[in-house]
Amino acid sequence: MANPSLLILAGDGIGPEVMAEVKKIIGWLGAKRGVTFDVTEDLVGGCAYDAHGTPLHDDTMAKAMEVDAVLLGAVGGPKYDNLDFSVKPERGLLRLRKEMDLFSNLRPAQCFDALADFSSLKKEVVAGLDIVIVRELTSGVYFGEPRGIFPDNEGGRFGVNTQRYTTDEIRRVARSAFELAKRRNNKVCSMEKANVMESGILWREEVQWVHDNEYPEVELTHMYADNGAMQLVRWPKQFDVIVTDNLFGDLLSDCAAMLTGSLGMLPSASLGAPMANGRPRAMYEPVHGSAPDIAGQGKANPIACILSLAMALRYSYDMGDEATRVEKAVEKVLADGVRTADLMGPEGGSPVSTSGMGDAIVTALDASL
Ligand SMILES: NC(=O)c1ccc[n+]([C@@H]2O[C@H](COP(=O)([O-])OP(=O)(O)OC[C@H]3O[C@@H](n4cnc5c(N)ncnc54)[C@H](O)[C@@H]3O)[C@@H](O)[C@H]2O)c1
Ligand SMILES: CC(C)[C@H](C(=O)O)[C@@H](O)C(=O)O
Ligand SMILES: [Mg+2]
Repeated sequence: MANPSLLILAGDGIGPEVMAEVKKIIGWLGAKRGVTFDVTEDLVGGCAYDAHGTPLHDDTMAKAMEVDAVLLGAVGGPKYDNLDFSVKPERGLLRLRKEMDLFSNLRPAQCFDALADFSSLKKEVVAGLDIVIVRELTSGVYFGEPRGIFPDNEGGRFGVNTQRYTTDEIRRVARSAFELAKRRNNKVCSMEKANVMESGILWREEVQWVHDNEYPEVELTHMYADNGAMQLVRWPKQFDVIVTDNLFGDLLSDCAAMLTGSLGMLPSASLGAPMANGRPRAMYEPVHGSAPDIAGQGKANPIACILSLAMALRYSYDMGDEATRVEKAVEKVLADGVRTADLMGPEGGSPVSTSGMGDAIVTALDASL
């Protein structure tokens, strides 16, 4: 049988740095577990623009549609800030999400015991935290028309983005949230702003419809997203699965990142409809960006990207045991006190480099055999 396929798009800034550590884990899986992937690599974001004048070449898009899964590092950076909007690095990422139709973005926020002291919140608020934000990823204000910057009649300009959701778009992401909740603690909290947005009213009605007609056994609550942001910081353990739209999901997941200690800890899985192999079309990526402030310095935490690979093992390759093995190895190195700089408190200490963290995780994997 052919090996499972994986397209790696390391991208910009710290993307290639954290991806180098993921490759060590992939190498380890091949050497020590006999799990071999057909890995191809390509460009996305600013580096693709530098090479081809576009943040995502059509050939790369075609490859992404063919593989079992895509693993992406990060895109963007100050070098590209003044590019025309249509060729900005982020457009490459958004094109992948849209054309692969990856409507359900799972962003788990889990606080490892060893980091509970390190969160900016009190230990009892975050210890044992295990929640998932399900972010709608292919619609809403990120993609709605009309959009643009236009001249007004007074010699000024106005900018427009449109929040637009259809019944089907809301129902399908709601279903993915209910399905996930059934495998967890059976609770979904849906967040929108139905108090001020018509799209929020539709969101609330359709999520409720999916609940009442298809998942009455799952507990469903609704919350305005601004309150949701506050509740995430006040008492995050009240949540199990949160389902929300594209923009609120972006903000709430960065907020949830700090519950775990660092943005460098949060992985994600973006899932679409099942492919011919029965697995969902999928792309995995850390929640963080290209971190220009630390790029090139060996300071980046590779754990978010490594845990994204673990999510790929679980959701795209049916290798839940190997996924757990990787997650346990991460847990072990953190328990052993191995820390990248982002996981150090103000009092400092001696952080390991990006590759030091990757090596420590490989050593922990060896110890797991
Ligand atoms: N998925 C993506 O590719 C993605 C996601 C978010 C932002 N971006 C892009 O990245 C660029 C920078 O954006 P930003 O600065 O707002 O967000 P960012 O996530 O890149 O960085 C925010 C802060 O978190 C820190 N940080 C992020 N990841 C880290 C890691 N793995 N280890 C240690 N520290 C880490 C950074 O040093 C920075 O201080 C922009 O061009 C933005 O559009 C890309
Ligand atoms: C880089 C950007 C397009 C992206 C988003 O806004 O979705 C990022 O912030 C994320 O969280 O994945
Ligand atoms: Mg974001």
